[in-house]
Amino acid sequence: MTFEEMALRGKVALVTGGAQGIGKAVAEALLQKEAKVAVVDLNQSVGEECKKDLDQGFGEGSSIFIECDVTDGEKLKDAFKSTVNHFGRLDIAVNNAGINNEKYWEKTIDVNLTSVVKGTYLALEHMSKEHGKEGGVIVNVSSMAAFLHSPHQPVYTATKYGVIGFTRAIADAAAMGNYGVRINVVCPAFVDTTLLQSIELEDNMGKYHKFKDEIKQRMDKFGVLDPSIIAEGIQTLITDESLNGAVMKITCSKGIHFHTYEPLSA
Ligand SMILES: NC(=O)C1=CN([C@@H]2O[C@H](COP(=O)(O)OP(=O)(O)OC[C@H]3O[C@@H](n4cnc5c(N)ncnc54)[C@H](O)[C@@H]3O)[C@@H](O)[C@H]2O)C=CC1
Ligand SMILES: CC/C=C\CC(=O)/C=C/C=C/C=C/C=C/[C@@H](O)[C@@H](O)C/C=C\CCC(=O)O
Repeated sequence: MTFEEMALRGKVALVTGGAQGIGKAVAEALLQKEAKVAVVDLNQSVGEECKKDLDQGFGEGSSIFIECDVTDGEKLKDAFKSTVNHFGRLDIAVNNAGINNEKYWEKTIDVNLTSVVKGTYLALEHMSKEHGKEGGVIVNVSSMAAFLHSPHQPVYTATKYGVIGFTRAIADAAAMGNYGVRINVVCPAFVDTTLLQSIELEDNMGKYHKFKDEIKQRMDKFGVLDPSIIAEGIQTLITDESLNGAVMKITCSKGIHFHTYEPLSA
């Protein structure tokens, strides 16, 4: 058995936006290593389909599906509580749910940034030594859009910048406060999921819809990743105990690698 398998066996994870795409790939990867997973997602029908697949692949007792809109603070709180009530503990939280919507951009901030902050604070309530718990690990999902300042997605880009800044700051707070919780962030380039279809819709892109062919050119130029490599990167962020406040980038050109920052000088 590898160290990673030992590290994840019997651990309990909550994955938001876990019913499809990157979140589902993460759930499958964790279940493969014998963790237990709560899939938290807004989409009831896709969530139930996902649960069926996970039951077939990993056995009925290993996962639960919780229908929840992460922007509903009370429901998100209940999702964390239900996970702990069902599996007895929480060790891992992956704040992955996200949307690409420049037309209704306030919603994008709500899902991609505010809910990541809420999910992180709720995870800390259930895992931090500050709250008498045993520690754990949180991974927040940002995007390479935060480094490329996509002109077709200004608000999406801002939320993904925000997720990096929040994660780095709260990771330092966790270390300084001896929370026993590591907090990292992953920044994937384009990934083959339903999110990419959002560029076709005026209802998602608003005034930037006319640039959809340019975005497609970017996809051709940079390539499109399989969700499984993002799950692999996230597993590393979960299991590598040396990583806290790490900013992982995943691209077709360089694969899984880390962003480095200049040390602060006086
Ligand atoms: N697909 C891509 O090219 C990239 C995606 N990302 C990020 O990865 C994350 C996952 O995205 P994908 O798997 O690609 O998208 P996806 O659209 O395939 O899956 C997202 C899941 O989140 C759920 N969701 C959306 N809003 C929700 C809400 N309010 N409450 C609960 N669940 C909600 C959806 O129902 C869906 O199941 C997002 O944060 C996205 O911004 C980052 C870089 C690239
Ligand atoms: C359009 C759908 C909505 C969101 C998807 C999303 O979040 C995707 C963002 C994708 C950006 C992809 C960029 C990939 C770039 C790489 O291949 C590099 O060549 C980028 C250059 C510099 C980064 C340096 C580094 O990797 O360290």
